[in-house]
Amino acid sequence: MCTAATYKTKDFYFGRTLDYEFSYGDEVVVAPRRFPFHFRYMGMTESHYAIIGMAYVAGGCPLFYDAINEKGLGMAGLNFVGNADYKEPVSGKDNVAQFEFIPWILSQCASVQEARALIERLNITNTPFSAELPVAELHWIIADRDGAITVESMKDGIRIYDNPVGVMTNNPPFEKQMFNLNNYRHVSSKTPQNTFGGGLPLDTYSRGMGGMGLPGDLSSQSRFVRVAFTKMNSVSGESEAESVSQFFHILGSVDQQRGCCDVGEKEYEITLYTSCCNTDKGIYYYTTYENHQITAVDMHREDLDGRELVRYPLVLGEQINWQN
Ligand SMILES: C[C@H](CCC(=O)NCCS(=O)(=O)O)[C@H]1CC[C@H]2[C@@H]3[C@H](O)C[C@@H]4C[C@H](O)CC[C@]4(C)[C@H]3C[C@H](O)[C@]12C
Repeated sequence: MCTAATYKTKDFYFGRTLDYEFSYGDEVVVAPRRFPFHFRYMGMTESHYAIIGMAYVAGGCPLFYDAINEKGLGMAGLNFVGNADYKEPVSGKDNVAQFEFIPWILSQCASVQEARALIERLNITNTPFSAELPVAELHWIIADRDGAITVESMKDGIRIYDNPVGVMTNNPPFEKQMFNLNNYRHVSSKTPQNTFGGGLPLDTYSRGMGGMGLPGDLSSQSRFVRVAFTKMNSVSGESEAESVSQFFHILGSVDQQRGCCDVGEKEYEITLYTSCCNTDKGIYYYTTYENHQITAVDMHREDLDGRELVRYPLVLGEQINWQN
């Protein structure tokens, strides 16, 4: 499972957890403005917005999982297994393969509004990247500091939803996730009133009782509720350190520990990495399952007018700061 979230203080932050039982060989990758994107049906883009994100690089091609561009737009793909449906290429539409969708949007859109306009003309195709890397069944969140949308390509076509909570997980489809939040109207960060009835003198014997009823399990519907509640009630200072710290705490509410989600054959889904991008400053922060120290890559420290990908393999293994 995976979870994505947005957060605004002075700057705008966008990130996700990537939960799975194995890593493809993830790297933080910067695609500078003149890195050529060769789209299967849409030709080649020679000059575009610079992008930084998490990707698996196959044959020199960055296959992004989540990324932001230099204009402050962010986008992430999360599993949508059994519901995602991609099509054959058709004439009269912009045919973009599923694995190209992130660079297609981030290379040319500066805002959610511009992305929405492009998606109106879009047909996401079922073209695999290669025989070894078949099509991934995903849906996407696209966000800037003014709002977010969710994009789902299903049997009946592409759906674009306003995403007023700025979070996303996996199944069921977004409409159902949003409807399900109605069931949690009563949860609160405040101490609850005693409305039980009958004049029973019920006690608030613990702090945090306003949140009772929030689901604690790792299913995608439960994580959606939990991360939405955490994000909507989040309070932090506005500095970079305070904002980034708070962002990791928001996604910490849906962290997956090894052992709790058994996917069979002694394999467990875990939070392989958590990312937090400052979309205003072009910085990609991340932690990994084995490394809780925050690592950062700043796209503006690279030559953004270059033609070559810049690749940073993830820093793995705990970095313990000994005090004696
Ligand atoms: C496995 C990842 C999603 C994690 C997730 O959502 N887990 C939830 C599990 S569950 O179902 O809800 O149980 C997805 C997110 C982005 C995906 C990758 C990107 O789409 C880029 C390429 C696309 C290629 O078609 C396949 C390899 C790949 C490199 C993908 C591998 C894999 O499907 C990734 C890494």
